[in-house]
Amino acid sequence: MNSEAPTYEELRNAALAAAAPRTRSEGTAIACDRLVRIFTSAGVEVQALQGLELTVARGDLVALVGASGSGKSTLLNILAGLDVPTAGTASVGGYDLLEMSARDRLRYRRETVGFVWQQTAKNLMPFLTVAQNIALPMQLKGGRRGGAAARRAGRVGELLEALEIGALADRRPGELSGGQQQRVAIAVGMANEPAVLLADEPTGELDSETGAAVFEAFRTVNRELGATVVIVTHDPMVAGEVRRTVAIRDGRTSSEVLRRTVTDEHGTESVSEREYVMLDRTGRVQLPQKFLEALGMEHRVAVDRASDHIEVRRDDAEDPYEGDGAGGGAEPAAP
Ligand SMILES: Nc1ncnc2c1ncn2[C@@H]1O[C@H](COP(=O)(O)OP(=O)(O)OP(=O)(O)O)[C@@H](O)[C@H]1O
Repeated sequence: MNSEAPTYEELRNAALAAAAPRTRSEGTAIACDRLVRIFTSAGVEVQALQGLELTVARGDLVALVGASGSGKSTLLNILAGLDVPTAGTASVGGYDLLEMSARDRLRYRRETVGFVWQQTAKNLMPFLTVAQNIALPMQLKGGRRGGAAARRAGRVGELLEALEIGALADRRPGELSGGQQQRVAIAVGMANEPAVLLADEPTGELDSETGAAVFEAFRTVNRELGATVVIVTHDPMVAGEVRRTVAIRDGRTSSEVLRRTVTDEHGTESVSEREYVMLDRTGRVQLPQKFLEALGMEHRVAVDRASDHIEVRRDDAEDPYEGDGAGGGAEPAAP
């Protein structure tokens, strides 16, 4: 028997650690752990989410990107409380999305999340003015105690100002441009001060200049009103401007780009970005498709552990350590 093989006790402890829910800190707005959503239609099963893991810190502004069919809308619908996952865990603003009662779900959708959809018509009531549209979620939430009407009016005024749509307060949606409608939709989504604002392709129907102005409005609610914002987008402008872009592939989070502003010794600011791939608790990573294609990697790859990194190379690539008595610095992987 191989003396380096893990003992039963070690395997058991590793399995228990992997099965334990991840600890969620106070600063976490969204935590999804091994999220699965299976759709069945006409007897055929589609695994839209296949063990997705995602943590979003409070106050973050995150873009979700991915090919068509990768599971973005499925995830957003779950986070919006419109759909329920098949397995896994998901919590937003302290609500457990799998265990909510119908009553909690209603309250969650009214108070904890706001949404902005791509279709501008889906966001606004056509027969109400802009100010009335913004007040509506607050009226639905209720609150008849003294001063509720004044508080609502105050919040409407605050949002009209923050989103620079005060001049549109008495217009109806049909009298607004697409970009103006989306800015109003952001105000409606923010009316009840949700912990998280979710948006599905909010700039998808807009030209690039208008889309940039709408994206700026998301930045405003993130920065000035403190909302955590998650935007599903195909728009490279949006994906390239946020601090964190998360890519979904085949129903899992596969990679992330993190950007930060760095200042050099002359005081000049520039944005540095770095790509990361997700490592799940079973040790799986999804290597970027472009890397795999560039290096002709498929089916199986050779893996070596160096002292401070792991090397992945094509299965048929020449072994760099062959004939090197010193082992080239690589050490056998620990069990
Ligand atoms: N209600 C449903 N019934 C059956 N299959 C579904 C349903 N909703 C989504 N799917 C399937 O789940 C997978 C993920 O779909 P989803 O809409 O989440 O992808 P997406 O990344 O949002 O795509 P797009 O960018 O085109 O909107 C797809 O294969 C889709 O066909």
